[in-house]
Amino acid sequence: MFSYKMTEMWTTMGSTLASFMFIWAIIRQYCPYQLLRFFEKYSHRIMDYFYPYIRISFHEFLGDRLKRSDAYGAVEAYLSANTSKSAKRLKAEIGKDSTNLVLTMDEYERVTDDYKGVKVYWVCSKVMSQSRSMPYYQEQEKRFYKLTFHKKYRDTITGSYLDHVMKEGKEIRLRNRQRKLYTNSPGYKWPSYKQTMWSHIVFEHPATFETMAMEPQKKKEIIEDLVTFSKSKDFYARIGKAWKRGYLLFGPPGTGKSTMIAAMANLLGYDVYDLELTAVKDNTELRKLLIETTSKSIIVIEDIDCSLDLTGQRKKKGESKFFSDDENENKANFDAVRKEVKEEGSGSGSGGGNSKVTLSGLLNFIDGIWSACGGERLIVFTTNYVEKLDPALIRRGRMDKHIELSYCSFNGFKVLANNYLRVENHALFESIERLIGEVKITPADVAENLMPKSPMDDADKCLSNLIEALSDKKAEEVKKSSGLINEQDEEVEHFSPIKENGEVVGDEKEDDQAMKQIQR
Ligand SMILES: Nc1ncnc2c1ncn2[C@@H]1O[C@H](COP(=O)(O)OP(=O)(O)OP(=O)(O)O)[C@@H](O)[C@H]1O
Ligand SMILES: [Mg+2]
Repeated sequence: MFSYKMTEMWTTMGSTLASFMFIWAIIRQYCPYQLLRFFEKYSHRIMDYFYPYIRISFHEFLGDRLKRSDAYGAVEAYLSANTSKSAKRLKAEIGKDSTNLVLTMDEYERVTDDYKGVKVYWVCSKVMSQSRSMPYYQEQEKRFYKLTFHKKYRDTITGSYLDHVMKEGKEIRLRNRQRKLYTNSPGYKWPSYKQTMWSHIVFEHPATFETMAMEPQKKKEIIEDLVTFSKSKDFYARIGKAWKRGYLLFGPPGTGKSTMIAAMANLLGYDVYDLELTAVKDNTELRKLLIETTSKSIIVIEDIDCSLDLTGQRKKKGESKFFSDDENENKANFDAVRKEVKEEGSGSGSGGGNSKVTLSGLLNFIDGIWSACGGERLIVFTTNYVEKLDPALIRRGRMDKHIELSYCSFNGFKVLANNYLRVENHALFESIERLIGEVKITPADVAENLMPKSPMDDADKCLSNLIEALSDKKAEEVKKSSGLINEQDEEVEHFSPIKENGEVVGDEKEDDQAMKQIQR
């Protein structure tokens, strides 16, 4: 009896729906557009009147889709933790420290959640839509989560459930967050639907401040500065300043600038955005990249002096291999000749590929109105030639803290000896202390000498290697200072450009021509 009634009910419902669809198809076929809009509008209203459920959507990208929605991210994290047991189709991704798997709902999956006795429904969905910003037809994925609940629970859901989801979701996100190293390098071809200009890998650099070779006092000061910054959200809000801080790291090659960036990221738990300026087309693209960065991140521009012709006296990184002392006169002559050669050859003095990023664009990137979006961000520049940078670029307020990384001190050596050899004291330390005070040696060189070269190499052997290297350096420096070696001759002797079929190629060509002019 019961099953008969059910069958009758389903049949009636089915035929009603079929009739409705048929009438609707006729209306769509023959009605003028205005009448159709009218029907659509009112049919929605009638449906809404009888439909007792409320729906809220959380879209991944809002408005003009410049930035991923925080609400979407929080919902995703909340659902992955709370509903992954009930969902039947899940996506798995490696979580923090590459140890655990994080499960999230797969597309079109539906799950329920209970909150204070109220049942709500979540659906993960996506639609394809045509991008408005693209010059030609291109489809983009629009992903969203949809929350559905009965209208009688409106107050409970909008009043406290959503707050609960956001709060818990953000906490879970922070807990599970696997830090990332982003790059805007053009080597990767973006799929047409890809929303972001950054690509990333997991950030796994092991550097920490403990393993950094530098004066303990200076190290302590930098750590305190960073930690204070990360806890100063309210302070920055009170003084009306965007929550960001600029660091300029300068010093000779191999003194630990890049290592310090990794140590900073590990100390604060931030992501790293490695910005390759020469790959940025123009100022607009630079702004877009900035907007796409998240908070709790470090935006890095390495070798800022080589990135673009921002200084008027642009220098290429490769040049440092010709000169041990960047202040010597020969180098200035070489720079001048090289610049002339380049200008003659290309008809333009600017490098940086096809990038049209200007100094003003970069200044705006650092502290323009757009730089405030996101908050809690460090901007770090590194350079080997601080004196070549435009003062506007590195003035306080833009680059708030200038940190010089220099040659290895005895304290720095002790850190490295402990890192590499696990020795805190040794009979050879005294000689090393004396020699290290007399010669300029970078932490990178010290580290290389302390590295065991065979399984048989113990601390004695490695420390003796270092003493030998320091003594050689000292002898070289003595020779130089007594005029026995002419540095210019040395540069010319050491210069051996890359050749293909006997022809010098690439940037080396300019160097080669400059060297030949000097030789003449
Ligand atoms: N201060 C330091 N403490 C510990 N290790 C260091 C330090 N400086 C350099 N090193 C070691 O030397 C290597 C090179 O250092 P790093 O790449 O950080 O130098 P850099 O200053 O960024 O050089 P460049 O100007 O050429 O980019 C690192 O892998 C690290 O092992
Ligand atoms: Mg570096």
